[in-house]
Amino acid sequence: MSGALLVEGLTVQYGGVKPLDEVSLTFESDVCGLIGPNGAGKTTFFNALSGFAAPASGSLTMAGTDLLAMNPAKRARWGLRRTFQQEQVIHTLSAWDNIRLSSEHTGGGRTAVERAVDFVGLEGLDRAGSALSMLERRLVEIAKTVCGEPRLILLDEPGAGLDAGETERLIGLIRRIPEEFGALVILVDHDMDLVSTVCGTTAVLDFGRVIAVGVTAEVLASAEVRRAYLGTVELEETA
Ligand SMILES: Nc1ncnc2c1ncn2[C@@H]1O[C@H](COP(=O)(O)OP(=O)(O)OP(=O)(O)O)[C@@H](O)[C@H]1O
Repeated sequence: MSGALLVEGLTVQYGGVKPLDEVSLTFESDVCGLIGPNGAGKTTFFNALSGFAAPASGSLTMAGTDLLAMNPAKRARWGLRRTFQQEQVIHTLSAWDNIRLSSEHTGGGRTAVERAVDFVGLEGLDRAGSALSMLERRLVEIAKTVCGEPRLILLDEPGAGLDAGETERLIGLIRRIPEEFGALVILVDHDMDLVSTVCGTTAVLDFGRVIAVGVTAEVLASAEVRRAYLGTVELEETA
């Protein structure tokens, strides 16, 4: 395994707004969840990890490596992978070329692409991105994250828009990533069923602060977390 991710005093500030305010937490291994109401700072956390946002203060280290000392391209070569809320599949390229193009930035060559494709079980790789179903496009995105030697994979709402059967398939894949590739996975999602099925550990952000972190079932049951979610459908449904 890649080792634990240590986040200490991480602050991101845009003028008077602090999307992340002194965030400290540790994600040890496997698949970890990061949840919180809209605007809590989850995407900003991913942006800080991947280098799209420069923290005003704090540190991010994984297995002794200082992530903030590397630019985004170097973090990708080191093993950081990410999906976005907004899908990144290029419609005019084939499924294969979408994955291969991404692997050019992360290394591993043809063998890495073949292994990734095999892992997600995608067929008809010569089809254009535009001809793929939503699930197939999601599989392309997952394949991109496991190419090369991933150490830290950030998945931003991978289950959005999928039906129950498709979500099942996605769950099966995400759970196997740590064992098959040795990477730590952090999952942001508003689907609490997905989070509680896949994530052993979950952290909760609210207004840029960590309000809970620990075993997922305990975190979701905590009064403070339920208060933060008051009025949102997702957590009420798990009650
Ligand atoms: N570049 C920016 N400039 C100013 N404010 C920003 C910027 N990026 C994010 N914010 C603000 O920071 C806060 C956190 O945003 P962020 O997108 O990280 O939340 P989130 O938890 O990912 O929300 P969602 O669940 O809706 O995706 C919000 O109030 C947002 O408006």
